[in-house]
Amino acid sequence: MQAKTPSDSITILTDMVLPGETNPLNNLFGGELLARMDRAASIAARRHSRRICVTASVNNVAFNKSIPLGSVVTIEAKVSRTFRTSLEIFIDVWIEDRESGEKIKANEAIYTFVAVDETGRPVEVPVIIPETELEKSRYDAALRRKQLSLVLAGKLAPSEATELKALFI
Ligand SMILES: CC(=O)SCCNC(=O)CCNC(=O)[C@H](O)C(C)(C)COP(=O)(O)OP(=O)(O)OC[C@H]1O[C@@H](n2cnc3c(N)ncnc32)[C@H](O)[C@@H]1OP(=O)(O)O
Repeated sequence: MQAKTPSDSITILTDMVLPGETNPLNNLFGGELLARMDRAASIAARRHSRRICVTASVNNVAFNKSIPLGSVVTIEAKVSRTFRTSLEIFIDVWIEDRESGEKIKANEAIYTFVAVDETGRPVEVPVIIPETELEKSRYDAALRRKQLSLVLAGKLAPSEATELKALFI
């Protein structure tokens, strides 16, 4: 399988926040943002693997900034690292200042997808080669995040999480 770069999977969704998508403070409902990010990440995973990809875990979501009604929201998803059958997707969320058009970072998230065949069985994905400094640093930290996710899911014994142990030794 031919290696790919993060820019091969880049997926950008731009949309507006409508009244039916807000909480009582008139900010974008968290679950709505999660769904939009899942959609963008799913497309990025598919662009990298050219396979059906299912969400395996949501590793991190930081709701750092509320997103008011009427905001123009841009979600950018890119594959940050691949393993054998799983892919880590990094998602950055921006809102646009109405008057200046300036992009303000609102949130970020990290999802893990698994490529599967038509029967739902995991299949191998192409390797990824990070290019920019940011892509390289996200790539380098991804194994640590994968191990943490597997430990929290009860799929990896903490004693086997070598990358996590290395942080404390
Ligand atoms: C787009 C959508 O919303 S899809 C709907 C929501 N998602 C789903 O319905 C998925 C339901 N879950 C599943 O189908 C399965 O649990 C799968 C396909 C995710 C994993 O299947 P498993 O039988 O656990 O397969 P297996 O143990 O071989 O793991 C496959 C890969 O997933 C990784 N993985 C599994 N669980 C996790 C987790 N919680 N966190 C990180 N990685 C995980 C494994 O480490 C492995 O990665 P690797 O091959 O790259 O090393």
